[in-house]
Amino acid sequence: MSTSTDSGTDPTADPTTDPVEQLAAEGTSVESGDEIGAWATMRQGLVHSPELAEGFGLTLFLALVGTGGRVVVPVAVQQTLDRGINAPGGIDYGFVGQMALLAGLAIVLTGASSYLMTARLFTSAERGLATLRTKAFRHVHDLPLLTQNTERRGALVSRVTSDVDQVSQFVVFGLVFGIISVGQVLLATVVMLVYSWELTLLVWVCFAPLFISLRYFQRRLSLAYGVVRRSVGSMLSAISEPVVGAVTVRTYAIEERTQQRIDEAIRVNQAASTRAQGLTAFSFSLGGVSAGLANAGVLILGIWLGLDGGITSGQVLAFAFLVTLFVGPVQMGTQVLTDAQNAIAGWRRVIGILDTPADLDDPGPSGSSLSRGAMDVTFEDVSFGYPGGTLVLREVDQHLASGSRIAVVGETGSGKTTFAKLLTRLMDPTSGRVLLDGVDVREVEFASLRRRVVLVPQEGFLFDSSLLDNVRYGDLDATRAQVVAAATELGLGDWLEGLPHGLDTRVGQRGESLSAGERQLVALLRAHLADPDLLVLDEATSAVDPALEMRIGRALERLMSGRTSVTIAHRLSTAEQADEVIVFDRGRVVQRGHHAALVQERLEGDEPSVYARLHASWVAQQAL
Ligand SMILES: Nc1ncnc2c1ncn2[C@@H]1O[C@H](COP(=O)(O)OP(=O)(O)OP(=O)(O)O)[C@@H](O)[C@H]1O
Repeated sequence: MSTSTDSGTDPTADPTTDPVEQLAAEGTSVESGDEIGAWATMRQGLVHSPELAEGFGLTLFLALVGTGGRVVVPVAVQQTLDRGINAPGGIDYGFVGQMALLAGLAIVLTGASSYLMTARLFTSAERGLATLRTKAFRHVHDLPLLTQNTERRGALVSRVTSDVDQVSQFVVFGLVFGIISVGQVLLATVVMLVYSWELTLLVWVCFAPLFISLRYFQRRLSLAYGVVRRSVGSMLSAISEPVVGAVTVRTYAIEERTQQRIDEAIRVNQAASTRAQGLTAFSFSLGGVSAGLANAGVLILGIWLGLDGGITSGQVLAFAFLVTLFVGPVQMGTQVLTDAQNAIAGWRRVIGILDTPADLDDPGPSGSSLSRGAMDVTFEDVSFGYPGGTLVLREVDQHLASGSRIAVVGETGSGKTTFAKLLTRLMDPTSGRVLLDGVDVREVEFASLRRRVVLVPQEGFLFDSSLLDNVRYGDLDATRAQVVAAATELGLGDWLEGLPHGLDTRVGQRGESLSAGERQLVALLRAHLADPDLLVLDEATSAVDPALEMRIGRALERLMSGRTSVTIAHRLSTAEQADEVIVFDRGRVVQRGHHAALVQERLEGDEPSVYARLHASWVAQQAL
């Protein structure tokens, strides 16, 4: 696991520490990839996006042709000068013409191959990165549910979007430039050596400090851009959270506080970027100084060598061209290095997502399939603790008979939702087993499990689409007529007809165009269409008008018939109607039985039982 990143911590929390430093040292539940070296990152990146390497041989060949073409021009200039214009018998127009043609051809060839190479790199980069993005996005869905709860959404989104964009920019522009630059520098050096080893040595000496310090810059830039990428994640988190929670922000008038957090996240990002770019600027300036020295040195030493006749004027002129070919890429190389570090930092974060193991293994088609019919459930000595925390469920040993209606009650935080999540295999127990019809739930194929077991959460998520589409998530193959029939079976036919556009009513983002009670009806309808054998309901506590509440009650009644149902009961009237009630207290099952018996149970010293207390406070609340 990693040591840094976009975790759920507020980077602005401790004013005494530098937020940028803080960001560099934060912990997360998703792999940061920080421990992977630059080359290993690129190798892994290629494994995840094989398209990037497809046809690379031809692309490299085109790059070499393009680079070779550039060196032809200075050589043609030197030849024109020394053997054409300064020819012993006067100007040799034929030779000058040939050289001009050669230079022209070289320019056209260079242009054509550069174009083809860039087009090929563009295509393969975009294909490869689309694959990477798709893989990363798919994997986000497989991440541990617990992780998804704690990892800030904005930061996760930034890994799949802006981090991949950074990689894309580098692969398309940086890599092209990098390939051309390396080839150009090597070839320029070879040709320079042919002309004059003294001048070549001078150029290399001028650039030596830059070359030597490149490794140092590369390391510093790598760290600096790692922090930049994480600050982008934090910034997106800070911005997206209040957008999602806009109503809370407005209701509590905390715009000012929210804005401060966003401003702070932007400031941290700005500070991190400025720090990183300061390094780039420094290395860039060093490149400029080296280039200036090399240019001046070549001219002075070239002319001095020329006085002795050791070098011709054509060669000095060609050398000046060649130094330009040498200087440009080396100076820009620092920019490429910067892009590379930024991209590698982004690449690591995307790979970090892919390297975070999925929490639940789907046994796939080789796993067991659950047969139809009301389901029998057994919890065998089940304990569960969230990562880094203590056990929140302890030694739960329960059998739920098929077809029974079970209500689960307990105080807030007693473990009811955790029990429901284990029952539906949204998480696996820390110890013990959950059996459905006698089969360990870990051995059941996901497809079969999700068909047979349905959880209706308190606030079902609705997608910004029509009501029909949302209901169909229960059964994607259901026809319109089947949806209408399901609604009628649940007694919701007239409610549907009363909606402005019936099943075609748009529900808005997260279903915000519907009332809370209506959203619950959609969730129930969705569950009914799914037709599960085990129905797990987290009963909503939101107050709805009495007519709607009765409607929901009737729909629930029909929904539960003929199947095993487990309801996390917040209204104890639900517990009164259940076949059996299971009472949780601080992670343990402390009572079980029918409502009437449980209310009567007394503890030692004639204290009321947990259920009796819960019931008494509920009755008192109803009387208010
Ligand atoms: N994602 C999580 N990470 C860490 N701890 C958690 C997480 N979810 C729940 N817990 C802890 O586990 C315990 C049991 O929580 P659970 O949600 O199961 O209680 P509950 O009985 O359903 O409560 P409520 O009635 O308020 O929904 C609580 O102490 C809670 O703080």
